[in-house]
This record gives sequence, structure tokens and C-alpha cells, in this order.
Amino acid sequence: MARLTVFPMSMRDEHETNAAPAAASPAPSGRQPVPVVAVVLAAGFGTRFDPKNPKQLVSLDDEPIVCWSIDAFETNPRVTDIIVVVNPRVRGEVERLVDEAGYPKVRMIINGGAERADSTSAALAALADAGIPPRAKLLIHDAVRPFVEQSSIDGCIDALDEFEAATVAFASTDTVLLTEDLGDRKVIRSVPDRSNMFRAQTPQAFRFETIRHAYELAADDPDFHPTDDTRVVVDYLADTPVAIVAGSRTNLKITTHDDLPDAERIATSVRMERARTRVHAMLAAAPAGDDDGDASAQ
Ligand SMILES: Nc1ccn([C@@H]2O[C@H](COP(=O)(O)OP(=O)(O)OP(=O)(O)O)[C@@H](O)[C@H]2O)c(=O)n1
Ligand SMILES: C[C@](O)(CO)[C@H](O)COP(=O)(O)O
Repeated sequence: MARLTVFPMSMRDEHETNAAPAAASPAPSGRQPVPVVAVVLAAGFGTRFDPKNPKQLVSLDDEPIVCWSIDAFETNPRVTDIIVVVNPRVRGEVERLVDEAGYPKVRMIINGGAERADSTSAALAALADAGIPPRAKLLIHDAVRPFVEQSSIDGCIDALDEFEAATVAFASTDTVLLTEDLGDRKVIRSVPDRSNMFRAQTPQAFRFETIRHAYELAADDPDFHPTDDTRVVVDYLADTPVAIVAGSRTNLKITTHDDLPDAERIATSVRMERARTRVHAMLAAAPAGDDDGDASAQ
């Protein structure tokens, strides 16, 4: 099982050199950059999918969904640490998968809570106990969004150099209707301009002290049941802008069985693209051959 790794003392110092990989060397002072911590939320119970078949463990192209998501953050060189949030039903299998894969960035596997916000709260508490610096960059991700793109992860990391909060989101191609109740019917209250309509995805990214403060304020309201993390900042830190980072159609959330055919197609396409990328890299690295064969030998 992945053990809790207390963050090295150097990471407790605030320092900002989370530039793109090319410039990720320590700053002139030699101090370390702030940690970039991915929180992979995998503690749901999948009631809309199949409570007896945890969707975060369902395989796509022979890889469990939760591993697709962990892999995405393991692959990104700017992500320094990963914590995985689980529920008791999947803990044993997730621990086995993490140990089998030997994910080097996974620092801890912790228990989540009854609601998604409770799982985020548990992660925030565990990170505080582990001594994460206040300016650390957190990327909170649904484990059941297995195809998050590297450009979205990088976009979140970059956005936190200018904003305290950011979220991956995908522009709505449908007109969105805001409704209200009229008797037992929903009726339209307003039709916002579509150019400002986005569907929230994940990761949702925050400076550690900002999201922790927002959750501390929200904790006083027992009737507050946010379905994502940005709402906690929007509702409780109203003066804190939350930037939009480009998402993608393929960054879908696997919610019901109906999502599986699309997910299988995307998994196959992602695998093929990765194979193409590997072949191109191998060809690019191959020594320049003698194209005309024996001609020069004669
Ligand atoms: N108490 C919870 C609820 C959800 N999640 C995670 O948040 C993500 C998005 O949640 P959702 O798709 O709703 O998953 P479930 O809550 O399992 O689904 P349902 O609402 O159908 O039970 C998932 O990766 C899920 O594992 C979590 O970590 N802890
Ligand atoms: C966080 C989220 O994925 C943004 O769209 C969504 O709100 C999660 O909702 P769920 O009901 O927990 O799947």
C-alpha cells in the first residue's frame, strides 16, 4: 500500500518556479518549486452506474478507469505528487493496482466521505497533516474522467500562476436553460447567452490555502452540497475569480452504463495515438540510415 510521505522540508517553503518543464530547474536560490499535487477522487459509490460494480474499477482497453486517471498525472512531468481518495469497497483493489503499477508519485491512499465534497475535505485535511505548503498547486480530478488531456493539466498548472482557482470546462454547444419550479413543473427562468455557457469538467485547480479556506467557510453550512469544488470558492470566496481552462469532448465523466460505448471508442483512439507517437519518436531517434542500400559500397 502506498504510504503517507511527509513532504520534504524544502517543499514547505513557498517558491514559484513551476515553469514549463524546460525551465523547471530550481530557482537561482536553489530552492524547490511548490508541489503540484493531483487529488484523484475515486471514493464514489456509482449509484447511477452499478453499486455492485464500482465504475472506477471497470476496465477500458484492459486498464481500470482509476488507473487511466492516475496515469495521466504520472505522465505529466510537472505533477509532483498524487493522492488517491477511495471508499472501503474499492480500497483493497486500488491498493493492489497502485502497488502493481508502482506509481512513483502516489504518496497516499486515503478514505473519502459520503459526498464528493467530503472526499475533497478529507484530502485537504490529509495534505495539511502532511505539511503541504500553502501555495502548493492542487489539481482535483474525478477518477471517472479517464481521458483528461495533458494540455488541460498544463493549463491548470499555468492558470494558477495568475489565479487562485481554475477549472477545466468545455463550451456548451447547446443553449442552456436556467429553470425554476412552478407547481410540479420546471419552467424557464432565463436563457443565458450561450457564449458564456460551459460544462464544468476536471481537474479543478486551486492554490492549497485558497481551497482550504473556502472549505473551512463552507463547513459551517450543513445544507451546502456542492457537486464540484469550484462552487465552494464561487459561493464562499466571491471575490476570487475562477479561470476557465480548455477542456475537451473526450474528457467525459463516466456516470452511467450508457457512457461506456463512447468511452471504449475514446480508449481505443487514445491507445492508437500513443502508439503512433511512440513509433514517430523511435523513427526520429533512429540513426540516419544509408538510403540507397549497396550503391555506395560498389
Ligand atoms: N463521495 C464521493 C462521491 C464521488 N467521488 C468521486 O467524484 C467523481 C465524480 O463523482 P460521480 O461521477 O458522481 O461518482 P459517484 O458519486 O460514484 O456516482 P453516483 O452519483 O452515481 O453515485 C468520481 O470519480 C467519484 O469517485 C468521491 O470521491 N467521493
Ligand atoms: C465535478 C464534476 O465532474 C463537474 O462537472 C461534476 O459536478 C461531478 O458530478 P458527480 O455527480 O459527482 O458526478
